[in-house]
Amino acid sequence: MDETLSRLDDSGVVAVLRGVPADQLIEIAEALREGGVTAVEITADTPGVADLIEEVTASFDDEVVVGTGTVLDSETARTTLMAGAEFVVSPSLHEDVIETCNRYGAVSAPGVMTPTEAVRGYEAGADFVKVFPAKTVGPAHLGAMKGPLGQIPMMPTGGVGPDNAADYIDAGAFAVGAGGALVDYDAAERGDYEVITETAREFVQVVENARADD
Ligand SMILES: O=C(O)C(=O)C[C@H](O)[C@H](O)COP(=O)(O)O
Repeated sequence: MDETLSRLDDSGVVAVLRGVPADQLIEIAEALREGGVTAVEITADTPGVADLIEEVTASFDDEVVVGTGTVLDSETARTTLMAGAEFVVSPSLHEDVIETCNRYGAVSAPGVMTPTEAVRGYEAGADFVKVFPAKTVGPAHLGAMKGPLGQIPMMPTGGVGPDNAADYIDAGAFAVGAGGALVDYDAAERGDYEVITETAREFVQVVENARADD
C-alpha cells in the first residue's frame, strides 16, 4: 500500500477543514492530533490554502498527513502539492487532477457516486475514491458498490459523524472523511480546543471498534 494511503488508513478519520481561520489552524490541527486524527485536508476554497498547507506541514513533520480538498482542477492540485500536500481529494471526478497527482507521486481521490465513476477514477490512476455526498445514499450504497468493486478503497464523506461512521466501516469503507461533525469552529473561536480533541477521540474510537468487530 502507498505510504500516504496507509497513513490515512492509520488515522481512520480524515478531517476536512473548510474555511479554517488561519490563526486557529495549528491549534485545531494539534487538537485533532491529540484526539488521534492524524490526517487533515484543507479545502482549496479556503483563503490562502497553499500557505496554510505549508504551515501545517512544517509544524507537524510526519505526525500529521496533510492534503487538499475540493480540488477541481490540475492547477490547484499542482500548487498545493508544491506547498507540501501529500494527497488531493475532489468532490467530483477529474482525470487531469488524478494525472497531475500521479506525475508528482501524490495520492488522489476523486469524488464518485456510482460504480461507473468509481471504476473510471480507479482506471485513471486514483488511489481511492471518495463516495460523496455520502449522506444522500448512506452506508448501504457504499456496501453495494464494494460488492463487485472490492479492490477499490472507498472513503465516504459528507454527513459522516461518530453516530454513523461504524455503519460505513461495516459496509467496507477503509476510512471516513468528516468536517462538520468533527471540527467545532465555535469552540475553537472560544479557545476551547479540548472539545475538538474529545470529538476526535470519540470518532476514532468508533472507527477502531468497528474495524475490530470485522
Ligand atoms: O468538497 C469536498 O472536497 C468535500 O470534502 C465536501 C465537504 O466539505 C465534506 O464532505 C465535509 O462534509 P461534512 O462532514 O458534512 O461537513
